Amino acid sequence: MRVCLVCPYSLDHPGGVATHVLGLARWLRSNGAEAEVLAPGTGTVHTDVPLRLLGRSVPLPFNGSVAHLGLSPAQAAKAREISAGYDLVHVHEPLTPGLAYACARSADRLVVTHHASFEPGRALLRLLRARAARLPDRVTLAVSQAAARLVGDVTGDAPHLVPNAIELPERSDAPQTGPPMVVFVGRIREPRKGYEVFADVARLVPEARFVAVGQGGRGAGGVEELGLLDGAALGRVLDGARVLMAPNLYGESFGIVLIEGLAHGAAVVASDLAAFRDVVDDPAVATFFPAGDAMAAAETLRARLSAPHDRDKARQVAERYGWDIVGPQVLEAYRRAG
Ligand SMILES: Nc1nc2c(ncn2[C@@H]2O[C@H](COP(=O)(O)OP(=O)(O)O[C@H]3O[C@H](CO)[C@@H](O)[C@H](O)[C@@H]3O)[C@@H](O)[C@H]2O)c(=O)[nH]1
Repeated sequence: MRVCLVCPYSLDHPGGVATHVLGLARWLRSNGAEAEVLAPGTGTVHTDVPLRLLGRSVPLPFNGSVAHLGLSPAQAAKAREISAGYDLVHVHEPLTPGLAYACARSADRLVVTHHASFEPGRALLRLLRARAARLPDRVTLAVSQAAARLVGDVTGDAPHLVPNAIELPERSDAPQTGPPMVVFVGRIREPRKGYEVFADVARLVPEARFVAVGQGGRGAGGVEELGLLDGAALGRVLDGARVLMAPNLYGESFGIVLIEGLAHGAAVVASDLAAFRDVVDDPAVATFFPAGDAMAAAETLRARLSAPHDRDKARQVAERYGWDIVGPQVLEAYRRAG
């Protein structure tokens, strides 16, 4: 089966949807499908997955984040032409403007996955409903309850829940020495990622070492800002992490970074967002603090650092989100699509 996985966001910028799509492509290929990824991008991403890149993207601020989308009519036309050559088209975020919507509208055999979660105002809701009404028959997936709620508001449908997945890393048992390391992963400048809280906690908990990975360093005192790293380097940082901290403020539908931290054996200390609790609500490996409250975050972190930590347990929780568990659920959706 030839599958075209369409990602609306540029692969030049790391993000949760891109991580999921590239991982899915690799898993499908290792299970006999000819999967390729169609997305905006200029070739800066390092991957062995075959890519059909459609060039430059336009940054569009939305929901406290920035979506890098391919918006030109030429990109939409090219995307339609390329995606027509596959047996099945799987479009992620099919309602985003640009090439994803163009591919979804023209597909014969279509699966869509909704990732986003936000409260649309009346005007946006009307627009999304009109766009959804123009999509052809399809199998609809959502990565979480939070994402499914938005799909329900827009289309009235109850999508199948198929979570985000990650590629589970090799186990590392390198001893952790020195002060415990607390890691932030994400696009630092985006308000919803809550980096300010992380920087405040770094000042409040000087006994730990704070490391941030991601685009857009701020020069926050007390934090080692490593900038954008490739996947292997990010993995090495996470291997050394005692805690993955996710101080996000709102707008998250899942929280793939929580799973990535757990998969490397770290504990999670995160904002108390419904989407995060849905992903991991096991007090043995994750504790939550009220979003935006740096004092509470610092206290929660201290308690976590002084408690014993079972790295194997963290890995076990992450294994529920490995591709060997989630991939077959996607294949089942492909079967339902005819
Ligand atoms: N290699 C590398 N990866 C990075 C870097 N910075 C971020 N990433 C990767 O980019 C992804 C960031 O994902 P999220 O923090 O979850 O953010 P998002 O792009 O806003 O994702 C949205 O969709 C996700 C998937 O459904 C959701 O998990 C998330 O909550 C949100 O709604 C993760 O896989 C993370 O490892 C970096 O510097 N280097």
